[in-house]
Amino acid sequence: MIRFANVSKAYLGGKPALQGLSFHLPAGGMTYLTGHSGAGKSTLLKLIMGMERANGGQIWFNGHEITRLSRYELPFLRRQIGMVHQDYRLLSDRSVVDNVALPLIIAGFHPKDAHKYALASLDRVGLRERANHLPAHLSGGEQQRVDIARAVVHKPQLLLADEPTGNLDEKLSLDILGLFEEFNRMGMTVLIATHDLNLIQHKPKPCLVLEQGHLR
Ligand SMILES: Nc1ncnc2c1ncn2[C@@H]1O[C@H](COP(=O)(O)OP(=O)(O)OP(=O)(O)O)[C@@H](O)[C@H]1O
Repeated sequence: MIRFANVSKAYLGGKPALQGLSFHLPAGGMTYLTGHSGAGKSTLLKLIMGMERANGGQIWFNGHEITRLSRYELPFLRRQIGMVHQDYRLLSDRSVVDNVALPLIIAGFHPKDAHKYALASLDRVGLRERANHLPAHLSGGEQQRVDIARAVVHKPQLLLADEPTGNLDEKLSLDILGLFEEFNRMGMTVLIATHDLNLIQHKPKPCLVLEQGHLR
């Protein structure tokens, strides 16, 4: 599904954040991306989303070279990807269900349909009964589930997560990883960035390890 060929990225005026990365993520797989703070994990995810541009090399998504896409073509790429953040990024003045429906509204869905699909997505993460609450009335673990429901509401082929358990204790973190495993079993390709090696050490999943911008 995703292929990196000799990909490099340097931010303006900085040292290279990623250098010479080559790897393949097969469709339907679940992979962890790990490495110390500053190793380049977020940068790698941003390259896949087209939020940052590589300085060298090629990235393919389902056979399309995304390193060549114009900014007008990027929304088509992003519709096939869901992104989960460490800090949830929920709108505080909108209900949980409105937050989850938002990507569909932006994509042009009728509000009634968007609401229906958002409820179904909340059901999948076990939060349907909290649909009309404000995010602030939910615990951190629940807010993370809302973020996940929003990331999968449009049924993306690829689900990316950047430190999705960074603010949670160990039990909640394992619950959240279980949720990702469920989406993976349903057919989504999943890539999770985490610096927490303890959390994933017993997971029998492939792992990409970044060290100062290089794959180990
Ligand atoms: N927008 C930016 N402008 C300049 N340098 C950046 C920018 N974003 C990241 N960097 C630098 O690129 C390198 C990789 O950062 P990145 O955030 O990808 O690492 P990370 O592994 O995700 O770290 P963390 O776990 O702390 O989020 C670091 O040296 C960082 O300072």
